[in-house]
Order: sequence, then C-alpha cells, then structure tokens
Amino acid sequence: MRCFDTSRIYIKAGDGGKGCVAFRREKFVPKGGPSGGNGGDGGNVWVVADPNLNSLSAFRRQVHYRAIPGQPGGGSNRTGAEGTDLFIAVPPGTIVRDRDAGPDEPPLAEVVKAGDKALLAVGGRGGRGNASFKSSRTKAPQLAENGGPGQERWVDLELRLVADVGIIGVPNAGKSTLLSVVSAAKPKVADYPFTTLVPNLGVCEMDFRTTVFADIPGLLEGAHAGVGLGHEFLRHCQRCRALVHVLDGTSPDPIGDYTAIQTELELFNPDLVNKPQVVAYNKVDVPDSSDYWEEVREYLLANGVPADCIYAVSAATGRNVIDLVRQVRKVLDAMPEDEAAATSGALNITEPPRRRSDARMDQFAIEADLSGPRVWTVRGEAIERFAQMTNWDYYEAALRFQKVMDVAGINKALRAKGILEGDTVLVGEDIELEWADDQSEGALFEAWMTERKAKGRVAQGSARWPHIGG
Ligand SMILES: Nc1nc2c(ncn2[C@@H]2O[C@H](COP(=O)(O)OP(=O)(O)OP(=O)(O)O)[C@@H](O)[C@H]2O)c(=O)[nH]1
Ligand SMILES: [Mg+2]
Repeated sequence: MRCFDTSRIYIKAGDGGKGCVAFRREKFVPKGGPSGGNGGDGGNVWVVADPNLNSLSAFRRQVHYRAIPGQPGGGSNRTGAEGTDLFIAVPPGTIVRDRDAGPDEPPLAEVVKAGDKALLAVGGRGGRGNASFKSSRTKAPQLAENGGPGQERWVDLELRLVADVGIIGVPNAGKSTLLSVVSAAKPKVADYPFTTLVPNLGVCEMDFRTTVFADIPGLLEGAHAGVGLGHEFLRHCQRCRALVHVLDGTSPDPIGDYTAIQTELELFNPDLVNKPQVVAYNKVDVPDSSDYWEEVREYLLANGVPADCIYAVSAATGRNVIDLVRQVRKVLDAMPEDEAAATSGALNITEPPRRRSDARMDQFAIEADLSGPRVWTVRGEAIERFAQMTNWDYYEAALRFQKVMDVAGINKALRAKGILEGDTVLVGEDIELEWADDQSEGALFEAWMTERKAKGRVAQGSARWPHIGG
C-alpha cells in the first residue's frame, strides 16, 4: 500500500458570458430603451474529498479539468445562464498546491474529512449588457462587455495519509511488526533501525469497526529539529487522533527511550504529547524483557498514563495485541467528533482568496522592446482584465477603453517614454493595439470603422485594432 501519491493537473474555471446589446422593440414605442442582458458567471472549480477514493491514480488518466462557462446575455434583459461548477473528487487527505508556489508558501487547500471541499479556481464574471450602461447622459448605450476570464492554473495534488492511530517509538522497537499483526499490511520488518522510511498504512477490521493505523518511521533524538526525516514524521503524527507508543522491552533503557520520544513530540508541538496515547511494552516473548517491565509500568503510572493504557505485548507472537487494539478503539470512541476533526491537522482552508478586485487601473508597468518593430507592453492586473472584458465590436466600448487609458495615466506615460505613431501597444498578452497621435473622437471612430470593415468583426482575444490610444 502506497501512502504518498502525487499528480499534476490543469484546472480552468469557466469564462463569463458576453453581455448583450439590444433595444426594446414594442408596438407604439418607437425608441425603446436598452435591454441587453448580462452574461452569466462562469463555473468554479472545486476539490471535494470522496471517501470512496484512496489514491490519485485517476489523475494519471485525465489531466485537464474545465468548468462550464457562462452563457451570453440576451435581449429583453435576459441574463445568460450561469456556468456549472466542476467538483473534482479526490481522496480524503489530499493537499493542493499551486505548481508555481514557492516551497514555503502554504498550500491552496487541504481536504481531510469526507465531504470537505475547497475552491481552487474562480469563474469569470459575466460581461455587462448594454442595459447596465444606461445613464442619464447615455440613454442608448451601444456597448457591452465580454465576460471575465475564468481562473486557470496548474496544481499539484499530494495525498497524505490520514490515519486514526500513529504507531510511534524508537527505531527497531517493533512498530512495523505490530502494524503487520493488527492489519493486512505487509511492511518491511528487519532487525536493524530505520527499516521503515515512509509511513505504512494498515487498515484494522475488528469488532465490525475499521481503524486505520500508520507505522511512523523510527523517531530519534533531534527529530523535532529536522534530524533525519524528523519533521516529516512528526507532521504525520499531528494528523493522527491517537498514538500507540511502542517500547522495546529488550532495550537497555526503555524509560530513556520513552522520555526521548516524548521530548521530541513536545518540542515539535506541545499538542502532540496531549494526544491520547496507549503504551505497548513490546517483545515480552523474549525472556530478559521482563527485567524492566515493573519499573517502566511504575514510571508510566507516575507520569499520568492511565493503567488501562499500558500493555505488555508481543507483536511477534500476538500476545495481548487484541486487547491493545480494543483499548485503542475505546480511546478513539471516547473522543468527541469535533476534537477528532480539530486534531486531524486540517488547515480549514475552504476558499483561496477571490480574484483581487482592489487592483487599480493606475497600477501598471510599461516594458518597451524597440529592437525590432517597436512594441510597448502595458502590464497591470486591472487594466489587463479591463482590456479582456472590452468587447471591441462596439465603438462605445473602444471609446470607454481609451478614456480609461487616459484617466489611468497610461497614455501619458507612453508619451513620456517616447512612443511614436504606428507603434504597437500590447495590453497584457492578448490585446494588441496601434498607437495614433491623433486622439480625437473623430479619428478614433474612423479607425474603428476601418478595422470593422476590414475584419467584418474583430476576433476576440486577439483584437487587432489600429489607432487606439494617444
Ligand atoms: N522477539 C521479538 N522480536 C520482535 C517483536 N517485535 C518486533 N521484533 C523484531 O524487532 C526487529 C525490529 O522490528 P520492526 O518491526 O522492523 O521495528 P520498527 O520499530 O518498525 O523499526 P524501524 O522501522 O527501523 O524504526 C525485527 O527483527 C523484529 O522481528 C516481538 O514482539 N518479539
Ligand atoms: Mg519499521
């Protein structure tokens, strides 16, 4: 059974639908008002934890996931239908990270319990129809917006084990042996320390109850400081609801082993020592293991471990193991559900930040490439989105765009940097314009008509449209 599993997938939320330009046509009403409806919002992309899944193998077969876009608005103020959200089912315990995130950035989401869901990509806003542009000055607006683009990103999925019980202890104590006895798991068992390098999961079915055990690789002094794979292992402990602490009865100093592990837990996260713990004094089939048993028991009792949580067992022969597991189950059942969830390590991220809407039009940067054909690139979250949502089919939309370029100070900045008639201006990646020094409305309209006649219609996404700007 593999505990670690990773996959990389592409997700794309639905684009918003286009707004519509329409006017009411009614009998006896010669000049109806604007009635073009807004486009529908695009669908979002979510991940949701599905308890029927236990691996990420499905993501080897399908890599691209897209939510349904919003529909365009219609006449008579009809709003376009909203896109449909896409729910990507993943096994509980899946962590989602942005592919481009730095190593220290927190994950986008983590779904732990069945039904947990998290929003990964937000659908684009529906473009406004011309009815939305009506004002006291503009009674018959001849423009509408394109829908906003749905978020898209590559994300890495990582499956982390979510075990009820973590089996901890010093190297070679018999943790893997115990796991193999309580479950059908077949972890590697060997007579040397650090046999286990990756936690093994085992499902224990007993008394009609299912308990998932994880065999945590041997903890050693300094683990909390990252010695060995310390941090990794301790992080796994955090997600377990209870711990079984295995002591090696044949060790020269079982009490020292016990306190060393407890110290590591406490140093890493004081909550870890407060997790319910059942202690298994192991290897009691070995004759001289009984030397320290009474002493260890006294020590544990004196340190607050309840008597019914201390067992002398032999993982090798199975002695007392059933009683140990029953006690573990009892401890789990005694925990309130809420506490179980609180200690499961969930980050409780349900929604990544929405598309930032506080970006301002006057926050932009200009890059110039004057080596070949002269190209100026304008970058800025707000202006780029505005350009994408401008429907260049409408003259008034183009006019509105030009005004925003003015008000935001972009035209002024371009002029100051020495832009020349005929230079290309890119806004973001997709929108290509041509600079004209004559900025009068007449020149703009003429240029728009010329382009419209040449193209019939301006292709969306690659709007090539001369004489804007200035
Ligand atoms: N006699 C006896 N030997 C045991 C018992 N349990 C485990 N062993 C032996 O102890 C050695 C270590 O067992 P593992 O289960 O690999 O120990 P571990 O704690 O998983 O060790 P690491 O993964 O290296 O941390 C093996 O040789 C086992 O056969 C037991 O109850 N009695
Ligand atoms: Mg092991």
